[in-house]
Amino acid sequence: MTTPKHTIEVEQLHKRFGKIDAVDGISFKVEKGQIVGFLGPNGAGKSTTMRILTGFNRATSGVAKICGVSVAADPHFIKRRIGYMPENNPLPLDLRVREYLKYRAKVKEIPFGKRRRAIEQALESCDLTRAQDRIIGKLSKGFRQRVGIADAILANPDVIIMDEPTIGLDPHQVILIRDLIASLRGRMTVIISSHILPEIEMTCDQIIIINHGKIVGQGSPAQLRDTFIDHTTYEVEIAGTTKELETALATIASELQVERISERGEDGYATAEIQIKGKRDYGERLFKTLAAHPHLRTRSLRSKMAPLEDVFLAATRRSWEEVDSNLLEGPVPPAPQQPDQPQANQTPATPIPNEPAQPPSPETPKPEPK
Ligand SMILES: Nc1ncnc2c1ncn2[C@@H]1O[C@H](COP(=O)(O)OP(=O)(O)OP(=O)(O)O)[C@@H](O)[C@H]1O
Repeated sequence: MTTPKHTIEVEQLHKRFGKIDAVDGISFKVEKGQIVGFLGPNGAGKSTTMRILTGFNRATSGVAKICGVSVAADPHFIKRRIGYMPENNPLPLDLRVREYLKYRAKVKEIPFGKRRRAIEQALESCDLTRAQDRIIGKLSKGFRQRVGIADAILANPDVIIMDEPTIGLDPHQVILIRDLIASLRGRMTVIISSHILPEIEMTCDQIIIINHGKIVGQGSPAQLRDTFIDHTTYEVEIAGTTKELETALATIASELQVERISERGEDGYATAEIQIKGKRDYGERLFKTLAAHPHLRTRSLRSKMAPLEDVFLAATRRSWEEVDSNLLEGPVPPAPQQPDQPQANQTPATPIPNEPAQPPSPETPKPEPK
């Protein structure tokens, strides 16, 4: 079967829990090989959407397709095409890495003759070969995340879905996981849900922002900035008084404002942020004016991109009441860890597609002979 251009197609997806529209008519498409960031405040509907994509929850209405096939219509097919790493990545702590992947290869129905090769490749891709005989419970969190990713890519799926893959990791581990995810670009379509915005920006080709179950922004980081950021910012390192700086700016355009300015250092320089509404570029004029000024000394000038955080906040603006109630009450707990409906062709060992397995004890594999 050939893979269509869009490996993920979501059309008017809706999921209702009682009175809550957790997902409220979202539509999007993702091209093969792209890495997509899925962003939204707590309770926005990210996990619910991911669960529907993996076949774990059924949509109330609408269609989700993976590789052109409806998730609801053919969950068994979907199970083979998706690798899922859920939030907190639950793993059997008493197993060794290789034992676990062997067990998972069986659950994923990788043909017996291909399992060894698939495990070797997953171990290699996730730089786990040297840790293959280690007990998972004794690994660092970063290594455990790598085991989760190795599991997700084991069956060479078309789509990988990861919920908060770098949460709780130290900066070194974050870089390793980021590089690992980036290495999947072009090979697999990856959806990452995360609250770590710089992370998403560095890794993703496309970002989808949802709020209250609806898509409120979608595109590349540059496209999102273009849509949600209505001002241009420059950062200048300057020695001289704020008054002189303001007077110089007024000769260029009256709306150019000193948005903030740091304390002056011992060398007399301060860092000032200069802002103007709109997208017109004043960089060259600023540079010429400040460089020519008799009482101001300028040692650097650069245009400053708005952080993704500003885009996120603009797209998902919520009232204090909403934020407060989330803090006080917390979101409604997620669905119990079982599918909405039993799905066809599923054995008790495979309750959801590529689910994070806690292997039931009778199936717990024996250590591999060395
Ligand atoms: N099983 C459930 N029963 C009732 N309500 C649910 C259930 N699962 C999710 N919800 C509600 O649906 C909404 C969306 O939840 P969801 O977990 O998808 O959000 P999220 O964007 O993943 O949030 P977070 O970032 O906090 O994980 C929330 O209001 C949540 O309380």
